[in-house]
Amino acid sequence: MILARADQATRRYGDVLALDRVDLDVRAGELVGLLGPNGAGKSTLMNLLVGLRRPTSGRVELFGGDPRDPASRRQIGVTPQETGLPGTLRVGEVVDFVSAHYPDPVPRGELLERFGLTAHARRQTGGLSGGQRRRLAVALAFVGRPRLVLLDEPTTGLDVEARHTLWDAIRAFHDDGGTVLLTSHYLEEVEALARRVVVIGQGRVLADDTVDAVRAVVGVRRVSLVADDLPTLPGVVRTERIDGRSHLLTTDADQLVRDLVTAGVPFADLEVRPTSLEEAFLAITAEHASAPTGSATDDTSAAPRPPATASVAGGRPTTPA
Ligand SMILES: Nc1ncnc2c1ncn2[C@@H]1O[C@H](COP(=O)(O)OP(=O)(O)OP(=O)(O)O)[C@@H](O)[C@H]1O
Repeated sequence: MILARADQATRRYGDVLALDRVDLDVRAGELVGLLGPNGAGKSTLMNLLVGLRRPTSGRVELFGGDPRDPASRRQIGVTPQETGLPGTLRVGEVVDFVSAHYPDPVPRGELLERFGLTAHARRQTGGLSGGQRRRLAVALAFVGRPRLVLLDEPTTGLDVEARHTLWDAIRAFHDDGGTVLLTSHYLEEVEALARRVVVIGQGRVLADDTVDAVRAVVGVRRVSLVADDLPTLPGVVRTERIDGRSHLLTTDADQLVRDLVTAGVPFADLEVRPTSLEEAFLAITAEHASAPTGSATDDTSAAPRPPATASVAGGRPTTPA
């Protein structure tokens, strides 16, 4: 059963194309990670699915109906990227206030326990640390025993221990049959929780696959070296020359170095380092990289699928530079 669906959903903010014909189905019982760099369109997609914004074109559905229908919304729990809590209310009071909106809320003690907040029940939210406030904001999404929870960067600002507490709570909800859609900048976070990851870049779905398959794409490395002349090398997804150094982006740095040696290329000052998610996305969206982020893709053009989508299925991008 599909709980949330985007069907060719496009959203513009003035000239900015935030989402570009996105298709997404979230089925009952799934835990889906939405991964992408800043400005990719993750929050916009979430906002469409929960009915806070409407698509410019295309459709979105929640439980098979309009996301703005209160009956549908009552069955979801949401933690937006930024939340405000009334600073003078105690943690327990905030939980009680939100609980009062639901027919069968999770008991206060149980909820606070699950999210590691028991010791803070009597503290005013204004006096909590940023991480404690964030945990409370996420906990509130679960109060009403939702069927579907949507969490926008739930662990931002949390230390390692708090992040693990939160991950455990999300896993427990999922183990009990709950459905989760969460956004993150970090593959490690998605990996810790989800089997399925949907990669968004420049408003498009670049990949919708298992974490392992996606890791092969975003696990791009930068091999940089000084060399006069480089032959065409297999597995290189992008090449740059800056200040006399060549930078090669590849998903298999070991193989690339072997190929350089086998080809007898005279090189010096070799460096291999991981790329940031942003760099990896630039590499896999090379076809679109000439367009300014989130703005210049022609809504009506019959643009080809980004290379990553096709190559993920094969486990490795094969797009030449
Ligand atoms: N209310 C708005 N008005 C104008 N532009 C907006 C608005 N909301 C989002 N955008 C733009 O739409 C694009 C997608 O933004 P969105 O917040 O959905 O990305 P995101 O993937 O959630 O980013 P982040 O990881 O930084 O939160 C960006 O270019 C952003 O500047």
